Amino acid sequence: MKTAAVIVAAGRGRRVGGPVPKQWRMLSGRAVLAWTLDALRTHPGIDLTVLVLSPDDMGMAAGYAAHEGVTVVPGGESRSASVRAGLASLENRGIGRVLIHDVARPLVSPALITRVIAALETASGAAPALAVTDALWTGEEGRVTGTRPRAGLYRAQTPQGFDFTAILAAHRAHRGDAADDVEVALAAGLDVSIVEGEERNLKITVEGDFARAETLMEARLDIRTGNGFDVHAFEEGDHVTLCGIDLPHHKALKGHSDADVGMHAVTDAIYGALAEGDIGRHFPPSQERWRDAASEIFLSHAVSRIAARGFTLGNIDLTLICETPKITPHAQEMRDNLARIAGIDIDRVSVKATTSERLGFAGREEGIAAMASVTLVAS
Ligand SMILES: Nc1ccn([C@@H]2O[C@H](COP(=O)(O)OP(=O)(O)OP(=O)(O)O)[C@@H](O)[C@H]2O)c(=O)n1
Ligand SMILES: C[C@](O)(CO)[C@H](O)COP(=O)(O)O
Repeated sequence: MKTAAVIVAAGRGRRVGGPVPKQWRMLSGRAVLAWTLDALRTHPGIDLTVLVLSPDDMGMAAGYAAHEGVTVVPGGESRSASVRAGLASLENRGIGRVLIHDVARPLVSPALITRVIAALETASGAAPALAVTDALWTGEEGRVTGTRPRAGLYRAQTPQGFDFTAILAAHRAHRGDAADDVEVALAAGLDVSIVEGEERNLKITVEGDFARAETLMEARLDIRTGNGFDVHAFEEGDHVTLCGIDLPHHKALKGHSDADVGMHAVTDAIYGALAEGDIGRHFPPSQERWRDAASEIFLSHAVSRIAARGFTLGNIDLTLICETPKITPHAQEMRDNLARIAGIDIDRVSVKATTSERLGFAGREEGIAAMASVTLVAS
């Protein structure tokens, strides 16, 4: 069953004010929208992401729509209208569950998304919230006019998750506006579970929230680097596979899998940054099922571990060390392929090559070596 995310980002941020709507403003070096989109689209439990933008902002969509699995649709005049537009775009696409999230909550964690998805196993709706812990008053003109019991009250957050068909029908049947999708779901008689929310999953609503979000973002600044190194010897053959690209050559690379030395180095760099061992631990050469396997399987697994551990991939830098074949004419194709598998923009992927000045095994054309570095950033 496929799970989709709808990120509503068509609001104007009137309470924050200023000339630029809050989702386009910078937060710790990136647009708020970029943080939120990455948090949802890279989560391993989410297959498709719909970004709902104001019709006025559709011109800014290109860079975001370029991510695999992301589509951009125009929203409406209210939050509910934007949600309806996002849901409608997912109709007839085999979606079983949907998570609806405010763009204004860029600090949503992978663990919170996982909790919402897990709760949907047993309920048609699930949403994060925090119990109200402060005393509650009513007030008028600066004076307290009364108190209210706090027991049983919650502060609602997003992402709010639902059975797709049920929430689409509920939104279509709903009359008038609603604060959130849980309100729409309850009006339609759906059962909604409360999952534990997070203080850090704040909604940027007023100007002061930018400073709070920035402090939280920086407190979480966890940057990891990893390196990977691999060597494969030549044997008789007519091509080599490097970064998933087959290059005609008068020799082949010897290995248990497809011997893609470049992809192996990148894969090991990711495992290294996560301190999760190496490619041999995850895909032992002693296991027959990996014989002649395409190394894309290994890299895809390492990439899935990045999001599962709460990180995003910042960049890949790969150096291939060989006299032949010549790499530069194929480097662009290799970058494209690595970017596709890693789910990142091509300008974050570098593939370069060097010879070893005819010294050593690479210089004698006995094999190819590869070294890679990656950076992972906590998301
Ligand atoms: N027509 C609208 C209105 C709101 N939203 C989205 O719904 C969420 C609601 O959060 P809120 O803080 O209310 O955002 P804004 O509507 O942008 O803010 P304000 O109410 O201050 O104008 C935001 O992600 C916002 O972009 C939307 O997609 N379409
Ligand atoms: C959906 C929501 O984030 C739940 O807290 C919130 O209701 C949406 O924003 P608004 O401030 O109520 O417009």
